[in-house]
Amino acid sequence: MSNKTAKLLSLLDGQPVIPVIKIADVKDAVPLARALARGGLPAIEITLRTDAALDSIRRVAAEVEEAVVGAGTILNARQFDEAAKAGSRFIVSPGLTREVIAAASGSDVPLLPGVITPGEIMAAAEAGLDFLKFFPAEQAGGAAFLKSLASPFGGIHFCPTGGIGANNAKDYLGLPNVICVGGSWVAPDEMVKAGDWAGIEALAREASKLRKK
Ligand SMILES: O=C(O)C(=O)C[C@H](O)[C@H](O)COP(=O)(O)O
Repeated sequence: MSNKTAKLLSLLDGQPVIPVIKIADVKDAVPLARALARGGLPAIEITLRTDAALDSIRRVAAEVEEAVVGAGTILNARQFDEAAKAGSRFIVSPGLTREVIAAASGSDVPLLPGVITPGEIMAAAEAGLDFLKFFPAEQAGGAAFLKSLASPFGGIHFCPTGGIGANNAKDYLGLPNVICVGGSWVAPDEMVKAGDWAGIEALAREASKLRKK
């Protein structure tokens, strides 16, 4: 295992589900991160899909001591650097490019890059990356596909994300090459918009019980 993977795993601290969050209004960032942490999911991924994302990361990093804030949907080196400067403790990308790999290798902030195919996994391994996001998990072949990657790629572990919910998370968490899953189901847009923090805390609490066997 690489040093950066060890660092990322220690940040995630056995958490089975990483909430993937989209924040439209920066004022929601702190109460949302607090609700998820109260529910047992302190490590969260705020996606750079909205204008409020970087400010949200800054706020959570500064104000929510109990949270471990990461950035998601990082598509290039500029976004990697901005997200790292904003205080992201880890960086998630839907894919794997030379540019993002280079940005990560010049930074202390660990990268969780997205892959699907054996060739992409081999390219990641060549870059020293051994903990990878499997995205989009359900659409690309699901737990059966991921299971079949375990034999040829014994040293590689995954965080599948995409189409995963309370109903199927266990299918993934039961696999030997899966460490955690990612998903937006614990912080649905409508509950965030409605400020339903108690509801989100309850969803997080359920998800946090999905411990790996
Ligand atoms: O853009 C990224 O970097 C991502 O992380 C993609 C997200 O992981 C998925 O969009 C979450 O998938 P759902 O749980 O199906 O909503």
